[in-house]
Amino acid sequence: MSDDDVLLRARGLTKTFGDFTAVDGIDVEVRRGEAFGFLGPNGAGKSSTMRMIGCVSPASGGELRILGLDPASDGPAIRARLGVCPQKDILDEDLSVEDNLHVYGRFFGLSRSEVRERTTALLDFAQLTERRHDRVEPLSGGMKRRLTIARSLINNPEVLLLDEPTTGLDPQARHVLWDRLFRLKRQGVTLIITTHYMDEAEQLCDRLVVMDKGRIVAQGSPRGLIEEHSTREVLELRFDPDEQAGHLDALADVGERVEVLPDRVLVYTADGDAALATVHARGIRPVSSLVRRSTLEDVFLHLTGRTLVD
Ligand SMILES: Nc1ncnc2c1ncn2[C@@H]1O[C@H](COP(=O)(O)OP(=O)(O)OP(=O)(O)O)[C@@H](O)[C@H]1O
Repeated sequence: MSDDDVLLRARGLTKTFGDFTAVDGIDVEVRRGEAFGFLGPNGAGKSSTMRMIGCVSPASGGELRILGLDPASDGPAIRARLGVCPQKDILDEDLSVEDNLHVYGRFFGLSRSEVRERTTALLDFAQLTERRHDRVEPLSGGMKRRLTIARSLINNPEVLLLDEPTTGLDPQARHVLWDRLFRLKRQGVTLIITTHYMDEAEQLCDRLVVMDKGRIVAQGSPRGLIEEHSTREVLELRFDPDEQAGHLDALADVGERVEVLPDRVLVYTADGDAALATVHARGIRPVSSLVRRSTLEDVFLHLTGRTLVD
């Protein structure tokens, strides 16, 4: 990859808080125009990484270059070309929808006419044109999130940082938001996203790193990671809680691998239906069974022995 294609390069990037290491020497490369994800559970170090990329928190060690610039010396120049959408909406709830955009535009030093032009375009992008004169406070969670994203785009950034963009949203609001993010990507904006939702990482990201306890445990495309670290299908079996342990020996060789969770047994296999037939042939009767495709959740479980969401 040529240097022109690399939007962000981190080598041995580290963040410590006193004796505690939140980000432990990670190597990452983000290409221009892609949607790049940091997937990991709470506490993995995703937000700490994002704050270093957003030039709001200095790195404790390692190297970081964004748009070819060094955050330690070129923070304001980088920030002028970034959009930052934080985990929590920090909107002015007493102002109208459009005034939230106006205030932010003026803060970025845009002229009055630039602010008006950007506001019209961003209200349309966020599907909030009809609500432009309404106060923010009574808007739905999904609308507030879209307004926060619109606001972070006021300076027409080349890169948008999104920290857990859909946490707390219902499924429909999440899909509307994903659709807006796809649109931005088509317009050439590079997206850097943290998430602990495996479906979000799979839907949105071209490539991602899986983080755990400050380290990168795997990286690649969603499909590539699943192919490398899991099987094509998974058979999920649920038993009466008292009976699960008694079936584990008989299930051990049904698939390529078995993972045991407190409330279910996961059998990893290329053919879930064939595995289920074997289970039945052995006289094992689960309370319920489900055959599904492997996901990034299975990748995380395989690599760390834990689930993404507690
Ligand atoms: N300012 C701070 N001082 C001390 N410890 C911190 C600070 N910020 C984060 N940490 C710790 O660093 C670790 C990583 O936190 P971080 O917020 O980066 O994780 P995360 O993957 O983004 O999780 P979440 O989704 O919960 O924010 C956590 O154990 C957290 O408690």
